[in-house]
Amino acid sequence: TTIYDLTGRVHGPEDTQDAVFEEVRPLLTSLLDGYNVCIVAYGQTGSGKTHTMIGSLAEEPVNPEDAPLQGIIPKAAAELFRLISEKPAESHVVEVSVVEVYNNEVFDLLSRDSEGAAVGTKRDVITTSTGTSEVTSLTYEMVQSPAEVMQHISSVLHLRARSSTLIHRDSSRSHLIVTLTVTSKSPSAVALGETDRLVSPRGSQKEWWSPRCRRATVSRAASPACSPYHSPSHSPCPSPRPSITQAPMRTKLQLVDLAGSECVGVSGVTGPALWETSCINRSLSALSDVLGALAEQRPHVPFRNSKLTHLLQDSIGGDAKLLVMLCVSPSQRFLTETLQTLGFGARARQVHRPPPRRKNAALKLK
Ligand SMILES: Nc1ncnc2c1ncn2[C@@H]1O[C@H](COP(=O)(O)OP(=O)(O)OP(=O)(O)O)[C@@H](O)[C@H]1O
Repeated sequence: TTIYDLTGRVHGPEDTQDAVFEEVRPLLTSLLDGYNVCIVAYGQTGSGKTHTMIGSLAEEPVNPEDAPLQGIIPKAAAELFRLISEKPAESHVVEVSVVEVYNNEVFDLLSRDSEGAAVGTKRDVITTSTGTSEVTSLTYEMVQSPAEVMQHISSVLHLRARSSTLIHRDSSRSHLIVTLTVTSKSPSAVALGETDRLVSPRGSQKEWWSPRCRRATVSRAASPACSPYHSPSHSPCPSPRPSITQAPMRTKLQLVDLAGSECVGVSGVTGPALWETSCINRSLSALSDVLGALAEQRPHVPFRNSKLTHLLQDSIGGDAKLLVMLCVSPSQRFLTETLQTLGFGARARQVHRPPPRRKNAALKLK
């Protein structure tokens, strides 16, 4: 595998997973600084996207000695928790969600049936009133270590659609999107021991993971009139001394392992696999069309032409920091596919995106 990223750096087959991860490491700092980040692996089938994003030990427990074989997702999770460990205790909450886009349908891979078994459940992608895209009723699991992140991912990877083609014996037939959502309290809120319920962009309320915080939240919820969300004029409670704190800030890291682009004649697929391939190719063309429209600054960008582009709308068309990894084969046999992949990268590079915008935690009078 040779990897080109959009900064123009190239990694050859001899480069280690650690060397590739060095491209990504600064983005984890950006994530905690308040930026949304999206990392996408694109390339023909069998070119090394899953190897790059997940690594060779995707379905094994994570041990430190496996680190050289790990891909971007386990390394990013480890780096994220390392950075968080340098912050004040209890200042950050991390949640993971895992989504698969298969045959232009979105599946929530972390959803469980009544017996607790992982089942991929079909979900919708919607555009919210604020114009952002969102998967409805998506399962988010709170995680407290990189090992927990990988346990969640590993436990559902078997659900991901795979089949054998002439090019790749174990080819992924779906796009996989792992999202790590980080919610952080301002230092002043941590110092005050603030225990506000987190209002997620999905509109549902969440609590801090810490048992101490959760107990405090529950006890406050038991006397709702004291809630800061109630107008003080209606509160029968003695008002606490007002102070200014910052609302929690939410940023997300999207890690995307796309299904491989492929020529039907070369991969030799037939029957139902032909439909899968056609869905993969159509969604990748839709992605390319979106990049084309953004590059030409057209007034209409066809995000809704496929579930994949609708789902990635905020990261591709918005203000996230976006890193595209292009995986290509070093073999001459795949020259046409390699040129196609580089063409995709060139298109992505032409996109005029607004400068990544830092999310500022809103000031709130308490
Ligand atoms: N840089 C690399 N070093 C060692 N092995 C690699 C490398 N890149 C890919 N491979 C191996 O090549 C095979 C195909 O890689 P991988 O599954 O990552 O391809 P892919 O692009 O995800 O394919 P598909 O789109 O069909 O799912 C795997 O066995 C993988 O371990």
